Amino acid sequence: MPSLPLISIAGLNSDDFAVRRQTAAELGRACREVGFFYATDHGIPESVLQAAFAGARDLFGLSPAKKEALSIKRSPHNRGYVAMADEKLNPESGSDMKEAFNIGTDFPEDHPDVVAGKPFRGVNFWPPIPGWRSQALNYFDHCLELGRTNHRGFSLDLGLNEDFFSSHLSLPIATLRMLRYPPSAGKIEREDGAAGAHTDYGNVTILATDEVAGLEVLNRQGEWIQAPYVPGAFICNIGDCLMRWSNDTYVSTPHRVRPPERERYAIAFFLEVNPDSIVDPRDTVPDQKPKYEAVTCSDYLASRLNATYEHRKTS
Ligand SMILES: O=C(O)CCC(=O)C(=O)O
Ligand SMILES: [Fe+2]
Repeated sequence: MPSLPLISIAGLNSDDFAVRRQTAAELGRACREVGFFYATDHGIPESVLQAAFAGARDLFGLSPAKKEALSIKRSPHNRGYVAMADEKLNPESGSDMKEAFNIGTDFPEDHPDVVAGKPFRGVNFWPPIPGWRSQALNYFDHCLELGRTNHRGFSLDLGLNEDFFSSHLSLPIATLRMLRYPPSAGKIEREDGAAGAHTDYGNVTILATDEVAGLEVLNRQGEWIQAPYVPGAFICNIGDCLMRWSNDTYVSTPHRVRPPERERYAIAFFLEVNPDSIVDPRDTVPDQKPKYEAVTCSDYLASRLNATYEHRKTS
């Protein structure tokens, strides 16, 4: 049995307010005490998820030259292919043995925000695989919907209007990130060699993994516990932006990925809010002394990404 809480998300969509409030209270407890939970009854069809994993396998199976042509180094907007060892989620620990591919909220080239060069408002890069784009975007849209549902739970639990976050989630910064970790081949030099210990940057992350073990979460006793694959469930966790916004009411919890025994795939969906949204604890917990200054979501995320990637350091 997993030692992280399991929350049946369907309750947040109930017509009965008492059921929504009860589910939100369970969700809130997980976010305050653990920062991680398994989401079940989430409404994302297994076929949509499996199509996304098939897409990830096809993408990472492309030649190095084809993947390099989609490199994130060509995108100021955090989209595209991240090659093996190009990211250090924990810069003190070393490079992550993984490759990744980021897809952001999809904009056409002539969208006013794209034309204006607004941060995080860029075009996506697409691999030359027929049907790939529509399957990836289908999964993206389902994750966004689940993320919005989670936020209705957060608002209810925090004692806010149930729609508090809705206006901040109309066209949010969001990143669907496919991940491939190569097998460790028996020699593990660093326990966090596949992904360095880190907290996520945004509001909430919705993670799907395959059956290969790897993800570990730091519990309140300071022990690394496994977050195993649970069929039909997503692993959700609170990111630093929502921790800050809620004045540390919710916690973003460190996690890492051990070099897996076999090749491992995971797909993370990182949900922030609209780039111009003001993240201010005075709005979520007005009766508390604020621990953080107000900041826009976009400025906050840029500062966090700049610390993680070499290629963003000079820009
Ligand atoms: O691969 C995983 O299980 C987790 C990846 C992760 O934590 C991340 O990319 O932020
Ligand atoms: Fe993470």
